[in-house]
Order: sequence, then structure tokens, then C-alpha cells
Amino acid sequence: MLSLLTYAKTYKKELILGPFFKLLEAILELLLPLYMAKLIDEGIKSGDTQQTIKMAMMMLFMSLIGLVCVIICQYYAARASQGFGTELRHHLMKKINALSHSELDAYGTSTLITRMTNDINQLQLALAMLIRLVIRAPFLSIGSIIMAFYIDTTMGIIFIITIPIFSLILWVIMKKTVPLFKRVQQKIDALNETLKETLQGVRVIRSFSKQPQSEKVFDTVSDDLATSYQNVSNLSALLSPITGLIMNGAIVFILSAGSFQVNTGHLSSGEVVALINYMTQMLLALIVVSNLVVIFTKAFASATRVEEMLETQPDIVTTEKEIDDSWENTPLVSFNNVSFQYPLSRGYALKQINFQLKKGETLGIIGPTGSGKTTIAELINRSYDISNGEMTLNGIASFNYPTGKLRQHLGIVPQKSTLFSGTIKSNLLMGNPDATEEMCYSALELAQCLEFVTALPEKLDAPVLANGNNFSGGQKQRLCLARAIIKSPDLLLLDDSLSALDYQTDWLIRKQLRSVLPDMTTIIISQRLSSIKQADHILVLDNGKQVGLGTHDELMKSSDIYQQIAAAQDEKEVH
Ligand SMILES: Nc1ncnc2c1ncn2[C@@H]1O[C@H](COP(=O)(O)OP(=O)(O)OP(=O)(O)O)[C@@H](O)[C@H]1O
Repeated sequence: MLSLLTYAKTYKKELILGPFFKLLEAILELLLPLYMAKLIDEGIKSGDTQQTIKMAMMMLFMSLIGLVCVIICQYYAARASQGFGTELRHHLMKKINALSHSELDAYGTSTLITRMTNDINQLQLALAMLIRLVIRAPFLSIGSIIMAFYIDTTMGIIFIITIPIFSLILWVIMKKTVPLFKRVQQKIDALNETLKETLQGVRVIRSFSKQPQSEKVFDTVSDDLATSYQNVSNLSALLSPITGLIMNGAIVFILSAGSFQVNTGHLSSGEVVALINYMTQMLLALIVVSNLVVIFTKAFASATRVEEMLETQPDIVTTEKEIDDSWENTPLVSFNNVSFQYPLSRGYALKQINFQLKKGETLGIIGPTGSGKTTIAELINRSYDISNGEMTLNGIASFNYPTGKLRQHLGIVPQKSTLFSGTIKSNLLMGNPDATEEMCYSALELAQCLEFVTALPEKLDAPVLANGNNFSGGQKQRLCLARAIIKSPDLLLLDDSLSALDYQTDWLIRKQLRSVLPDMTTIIISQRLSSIKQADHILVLDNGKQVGLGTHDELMKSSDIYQQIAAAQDEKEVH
């Protein structure tokens, strides 16, 4: 947990001055009961009005100074804790962006969200409390004991006896709550996961009228979280009454022993009032300590989860070597006996794949569902690294190609169209932040979406809802294509990304791409033969194996599977 404090290093001043001002306030608070005793013994009891007013004014003045110190401390605590949280979130986001797809799959989206929000909030709270209370509370507890000894040794011993009893109770409760807090965090992850799935699939759930079942699943997960919270709360709730019981018992003892000592002349009544004040101060300080224990227990569980992420070493290693970044080399893309196995999966998704692609050429990839087509795109993008064989891009072995540089040359249109909330323009600028309006319109024209975008009243500034939910499947695909084209990539990868379009639009897009960007190397993954028929090379996959490579005419003679696909699609077109 301490290692995370490095993210607060820019707030050294706040981390030192915050506790310092709180300490000043605690010293003043510790002196107040002494003045109270003087006010009673030397002022009220002796009927000395001047001394009473003097002491009262002194107490008021000290309280006002204390108030100023508290305000300054709160300010520093807020600055440091919020700044620390922001810094931590920034580094966590950076780490998430550096993780490979397999690592992200292993964590899951929900836990990433919980760690980014709930866990960092807990850590922010812990830092604020550290500044505000971690010195003040023990200082007040110890100071109260010293002041009690200063007034009367016997009374000081009563203060001392309460400490180990209290600490034992704290220790027992803490030992039991730490694992429960960890469980609560896991349940929050589970709730987020269910919520995410339900919201993402809300249309499907409604279309199948499965709302009652979906609510039942949600209720189960929600009840589970409530039960875990209840278990923790039941234990934590024991803290206040137990500490209150012990301390109030001690006050009763002070009162009875004190009244006896007042009668024998060993203590003044003002000193008994001061002792009760010190006992109350210690009581409150110890309750604060117990609350701090709860806050730090939660923060400890959160810190472990945040540290785990920050310490994860991305399995896609990128070197910073100087490389030839020209994308003029031949072959531009080469697979040499490439095999690949997804982490945690049993078999190979791709086995011994071989093909070469020159600049400006087009490769079509076809094959039944699950045959490994998307996996090839994932390997080229270095979302995953190959397991065996050799893959070169621009003549450089993939392992040596820094991912950041590599991806600048790629334009990928994924199978699942993903748009982000904002405007059409903001989505296009993701492809090329420097693109002018003219470039935006040219890309939209190439992707055959100029017509529907210009028909919108706001045109390029038309709003895009989260996931592009205000556009049709085909419109989303074309906007994603425009986003990829606008960066003028050296290699365009279309992963079944024109499937929602009619044959005419699909054909028009390919024709336009060929005539406007003749030098662009393209890989078209498709289930439709018509989309890849014209390609310079066609790779046929079946169950991860390469079962054909050639032109359409060659494959029509040599590949059984290709012939079967052609026959099936011909038949479909006839029907
Ligand atoms: N993230 C993953 N983890 C484990 N296995 C995966 C993962 N993604 C895909 N696979 C498996 O790898 C194989 C190839 O999947 P891939 O997505 O490449 O097929 P595809 O030919 O693109 O299929 P489709 O035409 O349906 O999109 C499948 O058996 C699939 O179950």
C-alpha cells in the first residue's frame, strides 16, 4: 500500500503542512480542559468574575485558532487526496492501455471499472484521513493520558488500563473484517458485470421477453452484495457501542473515584471536570482510530487490487529499437509457418499459416465461422503475439516492431462496429487528429456514407450516442470504414466489416478504394465470395488450417472447400 504513496509525491507540501496544522489544533484542544479547570477552580468557585472572563476569553481565542488550523488542514487534505487519486487513475489508465487483449480478457471489464472508480475513491479517502486524523487521533489519545497523569497518577492509571482492552477489541474486529471487505469488492465486480451485460443486451432481453429472468439474475447478485455488506456492517457496527461502553464505564469510575478524592481534598472539582474532558477526548480519539482502522482496512483491500494492476507486466513487449518504418519493403506482410494458440485455450486457433503480400496487393481471407480469420487480423495488429513461426511486417519480425509505430500504419475496421459518444467528426478524428473537414468529407465519400451524413442537419457535428446506437448497423460499418481510411493507412484490414451492407454498396466501396487508393495494401476478411473474388491472393481457412491459397480461378480448380463455398453462395443467390 505504501508503494502507492509515490503517486502523491507532488503533494509533499500538503502532506507535511496538513498534519502540522492538525497537530497545532490538537495541542490547543489538549490545553482547553486545563483552562476549564482553572475557570472553575480560580474563577467560578472563588467568585472571581475577572478571572472567569479572562479564562473564558482565552478558551474562545484558542478555539478560534483551532478552527483556522482545521480549515487549513482540510484544504491541504482535499488538494492532496484529489490530486493523488487523479494521478493514480492516470497511471492505471495508461497501464490498461498497455495491456494485451488476453490480459484484458483475463481481468474483465467490470473489475477494471471498479478498480478505477471505487478502489481509487477508497484510497483517496484513506489519504485524506491520513492527513487529517492519523497524527491528531493518536496524539490526542496519548496527550490525554499524559495530562491525566499530570493531574493525578491514580486517574492516569485508569486511562492506561482502558488502552489494551480497547486495542484487543480493535484487533479482533479488524482481523475478521479484512477478508470480508475483500469479498465485498468481488461482489461489486460481479454486480457491475451483470449490470453491464444486462444493459448491453437490453434490446435482446426485451425481444425475447426475458425481463423477469434478467431481473431475477440481477436480484440474486444484488442480494449477494447486500448480504456481504451486511456481514461487514454488523461487525463494524459493534465497534462504536463497545468502545462507548468501555469509555463510559471509565467515566463513571472517574466520577465516583474523583468525588471521593474531592471530598478528601486530593483533587479539585475543576480537575475532575478536566479529567472527564480528557477521558471524552480520548474516547472520541479512539473511536476515530477505530473508524480509521475500518477506512484503512478497506483501502488496504483496494490498494492490493490497484497494485496488482499496476504491477502487471504487459505480455506484448514493445522494443524501442530504431527500425525501418518506410512500409516500402517486399514482402510487406509475410506469414511463415505461423501458428497461434489463445492464452487459456486448449488447441491452436491457427496452424502453420503461410502467405506473402506485396505493397498495393489485396488479400482475401475466407473460411467457415471460427476458422481463424479474425485471429489473423489480431496477430497483424499485435493484439496477441504469434506462438510459433515468423510474421514479418515491412520486412521486420513482428516481435521487433513497436506496437505504437506499427499501429500508425494500420487501418482496422473490426467485425463489431464500435463508435464512441461524441460527434461524427470526433469519431473520424480518432483516425487522424489533423484531418481537415475536406478530408473528413472525402473519407465519408469513399466509405459511401456522404449521402446520409450530409442529410443530417448538423452534418459532421451530428451527435453519436454511446456505441453509435443512433445509427443502423450498415451506417455504423461505413462510419468505421471512413475512420480507418482517413488516416491513409499503409495496410487496411477489413474484418467482415462490410457484411451489413447490400452487395451493390459493398462492391462500390471496393471499386472506389481500388481507384482512389491504388497503393494501399488491403486484407479483406469476408464470408462473401463476391467481396474477395477480385483479390490478388485468397487464403482459405478451415478450422485454423490453411486449406488453399491462390487467385479465384486457381482455387476454383484446386480447393474443394473454396468450390463448396462458391457453390453454396451461387445457390443462395439463385434462391
Ligand atoms: N479471445 C479468445 N480466447 C480464446 N479463444 C478464442 C478467442 N477468440 C477466438 N477464439 C477461438 O479461436 C478460433 C478462431 O476464431 P476467429 O474469431 O479467428 O474465427 P473467425 O474465422 O474470424 O470466425 P467468424 O467468421 O465467426 O468471425 C475459434 O475457435 C474461437 O473460439
